[in-house]
Amino acid sequence: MLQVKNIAVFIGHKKIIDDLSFQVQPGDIVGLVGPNGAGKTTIMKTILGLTNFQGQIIFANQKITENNHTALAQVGALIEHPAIYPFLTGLQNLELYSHSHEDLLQVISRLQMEHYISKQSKNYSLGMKQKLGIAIALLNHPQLVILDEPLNGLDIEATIGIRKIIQQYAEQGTAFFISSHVLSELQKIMTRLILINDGQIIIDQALTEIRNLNQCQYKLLTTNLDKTVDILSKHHLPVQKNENYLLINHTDIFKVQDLLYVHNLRLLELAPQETNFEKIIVNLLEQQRRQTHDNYHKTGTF
Ligand SMILES: Nc1ncnc2c1ncn2[C@@H]1O[C@H](COP(=O)(O)OP(=O)(O)OP(=O)(O)O)[C@@H](O)[C@H]1O
Repeated sequence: MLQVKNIAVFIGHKKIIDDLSFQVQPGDIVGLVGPNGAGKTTIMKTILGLTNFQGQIIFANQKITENNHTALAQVGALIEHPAIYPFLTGLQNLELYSHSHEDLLQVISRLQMEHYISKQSKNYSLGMKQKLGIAIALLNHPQLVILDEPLNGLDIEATIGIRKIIQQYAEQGTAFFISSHVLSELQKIMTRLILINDGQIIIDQALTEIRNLNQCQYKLLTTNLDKTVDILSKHHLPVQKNENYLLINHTDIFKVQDLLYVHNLRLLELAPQETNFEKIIVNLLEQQRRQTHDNYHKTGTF
């Protein structure tokens, strides 16, 4: 659906994006993650034909260039601040972009904006404006929706609502390309993670793959944690005691169950430990910085 091939973006003489390639397929929810200044907004703007770039971007079999945006009729976007006319009502703002009244009403209802949609948008709170921006991006059943920090200013209920809507649209084939620093939220919906730093991709991987690779620990709960720790330690099985549960290696789960049985201890819970994305991302970034540092010392250039 979207193919980004070897793109490079310069601002002045500074290379902001460096030889970046990736693809987005229908129904994908791609999370674009990276430190401040990594180049996330620049990538999104580039896909939307808003920056000059080298390389190739193809969407729905059509090339996107700075001067050819035809294919972008099928793309909804919220980048930086929502493009809202403050003296128009929310509804009037939506009508400027909408091709179908029925679809417009559906988007308003899905985002639960009915009670303020007829008020002038200059009186909207940050979260209300953000929701209006997301509503604009979702109008007209786009094939691809690009959202830059969509959760800015949203309360818990709105965040849950947006999550559900994104999943519903994705199930119907809409692809999402979302940047967010709220990793805990992003990890609940994204199907793929693209991690970037200094304008380069560090990883581009399906979430299931990341989970499988990093799911090396299991959470264990028994009727007597202290006794369990004693027994496992005596049998040289690594165990980590947290406040009210234990962590064991996934390779030991059968041995542990056997030992619990032999020592008459009851198993209350044994489940894979939720992947800690924050830790994974921090580790990957540190690894990349170390490599860059080592290369600098070997070659004298970054
Ligand atoms: N108009 C501009 N002029 C000069 N440099 C710019 C401009 N826009 C972006 N940059 C630079 O490009 C780099 C990438 O910026 P970008 O906004 O894409 O990062 P980001 O990953 O979206 O960051 P954040 O998480 O802080 O929003 C940064 O080093 C920034 O300083």
